[in-house]
Amino acid sequence: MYYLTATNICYRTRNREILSGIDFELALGEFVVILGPNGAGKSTLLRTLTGFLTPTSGEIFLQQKKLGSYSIELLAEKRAVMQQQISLDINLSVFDIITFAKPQPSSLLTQSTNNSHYLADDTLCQILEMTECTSLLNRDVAALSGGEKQRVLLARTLYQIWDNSQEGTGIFLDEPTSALDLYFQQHLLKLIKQLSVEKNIAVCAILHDVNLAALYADRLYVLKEGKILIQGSPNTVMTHSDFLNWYNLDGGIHYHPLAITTPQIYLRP
Ligand SMILES: Nc1ncnc2c1ncn2[C@@H]1O[C@H](COP(=O)(O)OP(=O)(O)OP(=O)(O)O)[C@@H](O)[C@H]1O
Repeated sequence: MYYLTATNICYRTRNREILSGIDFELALGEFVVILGPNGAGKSTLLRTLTGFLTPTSGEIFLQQKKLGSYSIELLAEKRAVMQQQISLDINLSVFDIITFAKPQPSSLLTQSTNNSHYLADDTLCQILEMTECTSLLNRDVAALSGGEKQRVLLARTLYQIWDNSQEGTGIFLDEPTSALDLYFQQHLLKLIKQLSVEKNIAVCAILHDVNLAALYADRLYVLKEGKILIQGSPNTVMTHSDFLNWYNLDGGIHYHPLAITTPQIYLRP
């Protein structure tokens, strides 16, 4: 039984069809990546699957219940979303940003003489450590680097649903690694993959790096001009004879030297 199913989703705005006839499924414990060129409709699809946009037609079920019938509070317990274009140029601490989606007991905030210092609960400590955000907790979020902000947003997404994972939860990530250096791209994608398996979380991420997607995802969807062109295992999808054409790429496909069934794209110099 799927955590989320979408059937024949269309989304139209300003007389333009941005999504057409999308069928999508996501299971608990599964890591699914949405791929596709710029403007394909990936963020619109993610916003539709998470209830931020209402499809013009089609149906979405989250744990066998219509997505539109969830209250905001219940939806926030069932799924967390890391959006691409959230602005963090605000006067809040990292603690505030991460814990915002979940009410905190006032005991977590202690006043020192001049400054406020924040005490993290066990869950928060664990998530801060995993995302390597521990040293950032008392920092002003507006002063963080782009990569630090992105790690904080991932920590926030995990924190929102962490304690509910036994009831079945999902995380939806729009380009979660776009500002990260190579170390953190690997570290956080490995972490997400591990959490999907160990905590049985459903994960759906948009990625531009098809090679990273092939290494970590269980299943890929390729979206172009608002339509799903193909879905399946990385091997099925990336070895399709049109895969490079869908991206207009001048390159080829070979296999990863260590993960020998995982296809990787190379670009022609
Ligand atoms: N509110 C809107 N009004 C009009 N057009 C929109 C709106 N939102 C998105 N679009 C258009 O829909 C198309 C899909 O946008 P979307 O952001 O979903 O693409 P994407 O695949 O996530 O792109 P990228 O990889 O560049 O982030 C684009 O052509 C975009 O300009």
